[in-house]
Amino acid sequence: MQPTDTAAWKALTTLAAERQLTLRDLFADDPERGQKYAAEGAGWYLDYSKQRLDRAILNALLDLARECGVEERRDAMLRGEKINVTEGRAVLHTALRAPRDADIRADGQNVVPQVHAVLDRMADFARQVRSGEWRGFTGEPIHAVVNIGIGGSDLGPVMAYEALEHYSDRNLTVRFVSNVDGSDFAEKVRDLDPASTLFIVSSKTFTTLETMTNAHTARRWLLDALGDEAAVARHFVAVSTNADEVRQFGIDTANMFEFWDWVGGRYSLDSAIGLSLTIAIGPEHFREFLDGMHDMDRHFASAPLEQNLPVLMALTGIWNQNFLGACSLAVLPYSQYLRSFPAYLQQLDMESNGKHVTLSGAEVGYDTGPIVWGQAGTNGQHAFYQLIHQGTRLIPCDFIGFARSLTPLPAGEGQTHQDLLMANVFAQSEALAFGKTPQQVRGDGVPETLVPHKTFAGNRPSSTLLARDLTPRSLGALIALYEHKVFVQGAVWDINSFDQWGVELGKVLAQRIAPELSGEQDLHHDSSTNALIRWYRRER
Ligand SMILES: O=P(O)(O)OC[C@H]1O[C@H](O)[C@H](O)[C@@H](O)[C@@H]1O
Repeated sequence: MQPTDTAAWKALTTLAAERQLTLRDLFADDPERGQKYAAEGAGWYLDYSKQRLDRAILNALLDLARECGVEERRDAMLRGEKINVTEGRAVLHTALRAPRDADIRADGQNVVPQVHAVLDRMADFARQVRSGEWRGFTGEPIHAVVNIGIGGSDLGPVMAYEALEHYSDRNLTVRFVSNVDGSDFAEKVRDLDPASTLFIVSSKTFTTLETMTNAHTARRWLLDALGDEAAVARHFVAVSTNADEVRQFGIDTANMFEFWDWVGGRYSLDSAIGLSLTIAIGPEHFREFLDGMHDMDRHFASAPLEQNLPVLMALTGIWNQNFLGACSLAVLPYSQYLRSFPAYLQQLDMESNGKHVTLSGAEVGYDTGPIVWGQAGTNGQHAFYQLIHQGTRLIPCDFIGFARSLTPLPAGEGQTHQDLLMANVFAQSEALAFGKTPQQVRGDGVPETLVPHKTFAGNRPSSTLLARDLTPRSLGALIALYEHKVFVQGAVWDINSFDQWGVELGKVLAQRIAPELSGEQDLHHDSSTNALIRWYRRER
């Protein structure tokens, strides 16, 4: 059933037409609104009171979730049912962070023992690399770890490594190579010594063009320096679901860390794809990170819908996208450590919910996944916030902040930085919600000609997520929160959030075009593509 056929959707359509709510009125009418429209779970506090909704709308949104079977779908996912129907796969990333004694079944088999077997091997390997026990081919300990991967095999590890840099081993250099643009590899290794460099080739399929090209170049770079094929075994490990391809590449499967087809690429940071992170922050911190994800999994599985953080974030998002006409979501972490969080979320959200047909293949009659974008605050304030405050489009925002800073700064300075950072979080959502009326602007003595320019309409919705500090555990919970938010939205929209057919066509066409670029054969594309290729042939 499409969500538009539900009674709740119809009720919401009427509510959206009837109620022109303003945040000014909503707050004036209910002095306790700020406390009432808030919820807590897994160490995170969510304030959604600055969303443009009242109790009737919230109740209708909760009804929508119920009518669309969100709880049943959630339980089916957690039980290991094959909810990824177009690929016939279970969706069990939650099993990756389950405790050792859990029992979660895929095809009737408990997957938790195999998950922990790989985690144990990762922990052991990370300890060897960190302690210097693992030696390179010439007997040197490892000083640099380079993860080669793209998409889900890169964005999660990069984001989490940066986010948890405070907890990382400072004696180890950790780099990430993703782009098939050769300058990515060249710049990332230019100051590294092959004798003390370890490459982690991360690819679920082990066939991804970019990753395989970079991995072959890395192999050449290593062998040019060390001169012996036998060196590969000491300097390359693989993370994949595809043992055959790993073997074919020349990596001993003894040096392979496995994961499974029930882990989607964009949901794989907590699988062996997190090996670079485990080496950087150590296995104990990685376990805390997984525990944080598990905390949020439990909250998602058990909290009533009206207090369930992923559900509330999903439903407020649906209200904004489907009933208030927003088409994007700005994610604004007020933490320099989280600077790559928006990029990570782009894949998580847009690859999951960028779909135009329902599970049964019918064209949807409503908008699905939003355009997700953003940047670390406060920097974004000095770049694009102007448009959020005074532009013509409605751009809902997620603000993310922490009570405490991790960074040791000269005495007294640290608190100043932190207070200024957080003052900006609170000020931005306040300004967006309440704006500044022409009367207030005039009250400041502003000349009449400037009044329209200095007026802020306000009524721009945002949510704020707060945690006490940025730890492996709170980061894990934050990631799982967004994973489940995406899930709930996909469930309401009746789409498959776990396939990604939309990235295939471009890949196939690139494979066809690549040999044409160096050749002289006739071209049979459209006239634009033909002209572009001819231009490139001439200039390359
Ligand atoms: O891990 P890999 O198999 O190399 O895949 C890397 C990425 O490639 C694809 O383009 C998919 O759209 C992504 O979901 C995936 O994360």
